[in-house]
Amino acid sequence: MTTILAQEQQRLRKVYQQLTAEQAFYLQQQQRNQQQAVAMKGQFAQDSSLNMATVTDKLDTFAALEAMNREIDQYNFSASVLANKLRQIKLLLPAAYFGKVVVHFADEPAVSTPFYIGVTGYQTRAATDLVYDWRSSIAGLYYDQVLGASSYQANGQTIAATIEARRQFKIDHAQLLGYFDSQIAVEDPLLIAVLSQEHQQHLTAITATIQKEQNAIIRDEQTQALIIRGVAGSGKTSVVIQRIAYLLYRQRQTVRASDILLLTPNELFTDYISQVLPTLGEANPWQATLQQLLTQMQQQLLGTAAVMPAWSTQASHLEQLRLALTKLNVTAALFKSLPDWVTATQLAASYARTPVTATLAERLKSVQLNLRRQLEQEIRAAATDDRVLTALDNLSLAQQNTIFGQPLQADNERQLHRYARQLRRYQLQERATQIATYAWLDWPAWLHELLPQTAASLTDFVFLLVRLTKFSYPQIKFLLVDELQDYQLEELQLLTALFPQAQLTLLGDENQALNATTPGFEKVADQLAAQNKRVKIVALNKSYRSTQEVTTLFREFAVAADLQVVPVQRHGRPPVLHQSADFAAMITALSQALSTEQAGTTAIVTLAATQVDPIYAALRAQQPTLPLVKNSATTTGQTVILPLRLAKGLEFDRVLLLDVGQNALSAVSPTLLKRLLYTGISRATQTVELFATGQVQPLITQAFNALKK
Ligand SMILES: Nc1ncnc2c1ncn2[C@@H]1O[C@H](COP(=O)(O)OP(=O)(O)OP(=O)(O)O)[C@@H](O)[C@H]1O
Repeated sequence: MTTILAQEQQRLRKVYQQLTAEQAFYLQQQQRNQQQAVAMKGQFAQDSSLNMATVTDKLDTFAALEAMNREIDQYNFSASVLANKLRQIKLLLPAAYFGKVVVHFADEPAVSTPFYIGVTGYQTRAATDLVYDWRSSIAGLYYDQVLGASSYQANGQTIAATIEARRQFKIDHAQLLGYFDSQIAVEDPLLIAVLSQEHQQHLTAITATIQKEQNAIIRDEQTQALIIRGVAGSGKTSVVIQRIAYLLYRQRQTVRASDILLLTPNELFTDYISQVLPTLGEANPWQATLQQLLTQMQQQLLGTAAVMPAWSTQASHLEQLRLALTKLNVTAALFKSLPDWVTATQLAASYARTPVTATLAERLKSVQLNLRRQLEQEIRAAATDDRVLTALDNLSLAQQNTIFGQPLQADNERQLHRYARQLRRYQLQERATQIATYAWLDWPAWLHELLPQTAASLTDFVFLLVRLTKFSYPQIKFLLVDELQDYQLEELQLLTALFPQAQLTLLGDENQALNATTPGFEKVADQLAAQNKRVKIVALNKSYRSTQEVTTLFREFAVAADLQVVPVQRHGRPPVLHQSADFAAMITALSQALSTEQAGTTAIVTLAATQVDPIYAALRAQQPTLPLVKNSATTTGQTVILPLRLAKGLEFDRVLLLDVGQNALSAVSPTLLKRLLYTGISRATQTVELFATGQVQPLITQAFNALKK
């Protein structure tokens, strides 16, 4: 055993022992705290015969209650402190730290201080910092991956420091499995070791091996709109999740997980990434796809009962809408009568009485307020309305309980009036909902008027809703969008209107745009700059996911010429191209390929969504016992079949991609074809096989030929 290894092993064992000792101590404390809380509750129950006989008794009783409340607060506080300590220990026991930087500071050049970095920080009862959190200021030095003069930011100040050494560790509980010293910036042996491992079914945290350029993104708290252009497998998704953990830690006084929204491409993806933050000791943020977000917003504003037309999936028309809104003549046709109450003509008249100088949203708000006022008047009038009073008389006991929460007890007229108003409010609650959910506006008529002869999309409609109601989510402080290349400029415009206070992190890869009309990130940046946001575009070129062979193949299909794709050194098996005469022969080839065993996860990815069912059925017919699942997340021992749209953002050890025949792709433009192939092939970590019926697309043959050179 080398001396360093022995020394580091000894230190690790000591840290491990300290952690287990602290765990035992805090568990005991927790138990005692719980026992005391139970005892106090008992005491509280005994004292519940509170003495309120005289003024002095009352004061004594209130003082006792106050003291008890303080004690409860104290117990709750201790419980949460203890739970937090135990949570930190639990996170650290499997690997107390993964890195170390040895630093000397300018004011004490002769003193070298080692800082051990872990997935969370830990301070012992004796106030020793056993491990520093990877998100702490000092840990920034570790991720900078440079030796020599450096600096870091703490409490708004820049602190100069010289890094003498940087060490990475592989740890299993008390056992040090190995260490690496990085002498030069580019080499990261731990990263290479991590990348060679078999991949998990779910995305895993990259805390121990975050690279310098990834670290800069994770730690950027200044930029209002950060756009990351990263090639396939460059860690965009990993970075976005580490960034959330970072923000939750750095801004923990003001930002909670629910203040952050992560927009994901689909629900499989949401599930795929859902484990990472909990393993980092943080809660998942609000996660949704764009469609989920827009639908939820529509339901929040209009209720679930609103009947809407089928939305078009074609492009949106926000510019057209914006223009049409400036010229709109608001007539009775845009209002909807509320039966037995108010007609569309009355609503239009109410609108016409609002100040013409006000905005459309303000004028509609005014109509809404008027309706509320009318409702309140009707409720107030109920107190003296004979019909209501008679109805009150006729209520059964069950009805009384439902409406008032208890049987009716009216000893005097005032109480009777109150009950009458309560009854009327109950009777009119449907009307109150109608007012609040804009049931008095005829939404299809609005769309028809503003977008004549045009099929509106959900984005169009939500845009209209936002314009007319001024609805937004001001509480969201960070909006992070993965797979940016699949958003239209108009959708991003809508998002910035919906989340006016949010700092933006937008990540994507133009090479993977699956929509024919993708704006390009420069245009996105221009649009954001036009909204007075400070924008920064950062490129990530290194691709960590796939073997060099796979990376070299998908790189052939890159369309963003200025974005280099740099494979991170690792070799694997060369990609395979299967050409079959017809569909049946292709299925046989696929079936044969599946019968060769390979470790890890396997996915059959179809370029077209419509191919999933026929291929699934044909494969089932050939291999009835094959553990094959459709459109689902992978589980080991099973092969999953899913369309490329669902496979976006995911990764599998082995990818079988089809159908890449000329016939199957005849309707696809050359650019889109390249993007489909780039995206599909880059889902593979280890091996990729392409299958074609009939002639193979020439582009593909050329790419395979280029590989041989
Ligand atoms: N610094 C790193 N250390 C270890 N693994 C990494 C690192 N960066 C990325 N990876 C791994 O590379 C793979 C790809 O990462 P990720 O899915 O985040 O990339 P991506 O840019 O979002 O990919 P895509 O756009 O192709 O979906 C993952 O397995 C991830 O764990």
